[in-house]
Amino acid sequence: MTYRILAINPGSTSTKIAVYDNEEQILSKTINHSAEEIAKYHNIQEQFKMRKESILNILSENDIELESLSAVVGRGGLLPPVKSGAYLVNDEMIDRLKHRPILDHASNLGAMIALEISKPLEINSYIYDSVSVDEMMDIARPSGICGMDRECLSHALNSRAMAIKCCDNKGMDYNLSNLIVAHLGGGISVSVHEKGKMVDIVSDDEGSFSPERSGRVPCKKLINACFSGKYTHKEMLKMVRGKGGIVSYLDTVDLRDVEKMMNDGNEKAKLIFEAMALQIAKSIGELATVVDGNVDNIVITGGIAYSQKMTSMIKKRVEFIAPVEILPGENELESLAYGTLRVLRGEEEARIYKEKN
Ligand SMILES: Nc1ncnc2c1ncn2[C@@H]1O[C@H](COP(=O)(O)OP(=O)(O)O)[C@@H](O)[C@H]1O
Ligand SMILES: CCCC(=O)OP(=O)(O)O
Repeated sequence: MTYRILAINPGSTSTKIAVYDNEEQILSKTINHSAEEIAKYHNIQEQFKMRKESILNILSENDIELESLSAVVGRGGLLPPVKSGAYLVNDEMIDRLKHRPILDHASNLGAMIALEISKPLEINSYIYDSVSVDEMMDIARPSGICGMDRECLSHALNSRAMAIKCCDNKGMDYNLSNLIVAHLGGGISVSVHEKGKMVDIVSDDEGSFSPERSGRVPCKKLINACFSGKYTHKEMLKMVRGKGGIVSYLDTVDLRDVEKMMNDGNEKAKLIFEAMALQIAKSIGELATVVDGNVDNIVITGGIAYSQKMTSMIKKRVEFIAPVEILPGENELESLAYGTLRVLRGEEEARIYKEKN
């Protein structure tokens, strides 16, 4: 039996899609949305129609008939805490993502577009390993301010997929191993997986700065800036997400540009690059304590893992903890499709999303 699955991954500047016939990828496209195009919209929700239509155009140009699809899966957005694995997209989930997401984020459109395409076809749509997968152990939750617990928001989809891939490569069983995964993209999150569960993380606002995010910052200075009267709420949010990190120092989000600057003798670029490597290594070191130092493998993944300079700087500082596996790029579309395939084959059951309260 062949199942045809459409996987959709909306990112801040692109929408990546792929079509799979069982495990075989038959189409893969990145639809880039230029800064000018994105600037036309006030928020992510307004981009829904444009993104959906661009997906439908690609399918039509490539002679993929909608009626041939067995299921549609989208990258899960910023829901309240959910479990790992598949969830059926339902009205309750859409209501949350549309009206009360934890954060305005492109991935919130994944479930919405998936449902919009699947509904008239009378097939199911899913999300898989959402950004808000929360398997955090209870002692990891307090932040230090009563009533302001830490949030478990991470690159769970790619991080779990890469942890499993590392185990496959090394003949290890994911459910019996301890791994630390550093996802290094436009945003950076690091997670520790203890015997198949992501029991703690260092999220994109708790650890290293990244190409476009500030990471952990001195909170007294941040509070003073918030109340200085110089910045709006939106500007402050942008300072930590969008215009923070490397771009705030060097005016680029592309690490390849930073490497070029370094090669041209730019000392500031060298300092910032090395500072980021140090901060990433510190997040890995911090999470090693969660499993009492019993780490079987460290995985470095994401676009930045293509940078040999960056991975070697991190590796030098953390390889005393455990062997380091470099798995560059991300496997998100494949992870979405394979997860859905397991559901369609009856090997995994999709959960039903319900608001807790
Ligand atoms: N070959 C490479 N060398 C160094 N950095 C790279 C390379 N390829 C991509 N990157 C960097 O990876 C980052 C984007 O990573 P990616 O995982 O694609 O992020 P996202 O999906 O969050 O947009 C950018 O800073 C980009 O410059
Ligand atoms: C850390 C939450 C997930 C997230 O921010 O994803 P992107 O880095 O892809 O925007």
